[in-house]
Amino acid sequence: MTKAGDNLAIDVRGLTKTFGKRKAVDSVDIAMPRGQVWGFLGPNGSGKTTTIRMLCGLLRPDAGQGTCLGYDILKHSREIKRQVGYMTQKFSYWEDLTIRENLEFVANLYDIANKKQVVDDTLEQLGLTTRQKQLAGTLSGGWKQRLALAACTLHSPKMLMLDEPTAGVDPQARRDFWDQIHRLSAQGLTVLVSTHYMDEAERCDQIVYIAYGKLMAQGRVEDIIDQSGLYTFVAEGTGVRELMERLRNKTGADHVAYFGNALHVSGGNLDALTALIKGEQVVGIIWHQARPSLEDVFIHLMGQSVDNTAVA
Ligand SMILES: Nc1ncnc2c1ncn2[C@@H]1O[C@H](COP(=O)(O)OP(=O)(O)OP(=O)(O)O)[C@@H](O)[C@H]1O
Repeated sequence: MTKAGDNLAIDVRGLTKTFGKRKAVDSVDIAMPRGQVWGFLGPNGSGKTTTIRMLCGLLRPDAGQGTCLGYDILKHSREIKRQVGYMTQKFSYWEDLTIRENLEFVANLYDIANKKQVVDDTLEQLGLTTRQKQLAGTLSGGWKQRLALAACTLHSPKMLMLDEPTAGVDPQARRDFWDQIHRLSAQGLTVLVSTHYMDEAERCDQIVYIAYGKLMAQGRVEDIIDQSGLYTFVAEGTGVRELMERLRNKTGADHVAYFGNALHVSGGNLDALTALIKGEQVVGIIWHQARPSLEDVFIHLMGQSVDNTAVA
């Protein structure tokens, strides 16, 4: 018999963590189905790493409850650690060991049976076989991240939690990394990946967005945009740069930002925004209403939350 929630890889409610006086994570609920790839987004210092660490049993929440892979996050952290592959933000492998030696070291830590075969298979699966004798310290950022991904899949986890795995990595290497994520997902792994890149968010089945500890949105990218209550007008043509300065802080324009040669002017009040745009019908500039981008929506959500990261 299956229990309600069995299909959820993560099912937590009220997750809270305070450091000193600052609530790093404030009553966050997440219900993430198994087998999906979820993006975890939010401004710097918003509590993504802290949440991931609580979910995978490395940090005890001050409040809240729930399960990860069916295990209680408060009581069964050992089981969770065994079944989750966690890739930290900072490269944490041995630079003076080769790729293969690093993986063998990790295999020993997990006491993996049939170590040679598992390392061979992992090298092959992540396209590292030809580089297995290269010292980790001599790898480019993209290859280092691939090694880190290999290391966190070695013990055959059911779920991966990847903390900003592609930060500072070039676009081709990012694309290759995401191909690997989707390949692993196709094999049945559930993946939660934190990122600041909008294109990566759009590669996910669903996303969670937190700002300064608070959950602001959860769902499919399209639905989050639809439910944002945000309206966007785009201005193109000569003179848009002057427009930007003029529209900043005007009633109706909550956010003004460049995307390529176009200016996106967004706001939550359609009447006020339309009135503002009507007053800016100048020669050389063409206006049209557009669907807000995910970035427009995130900036909007961020503006609705209180930045608690300043040092008191
Ligand atoms: N061990 C700790 N002790 C004290 N404060 C901490 C600790 N870990 C995190 N914080 C604080 O908690 C808040 C959330 O940090 P966290 O690293 O979880 O955010 P994040 O969303 O992962 O940020 P980034 O995108 O910059 O990696 C920050 O204000 C951070 O300074």
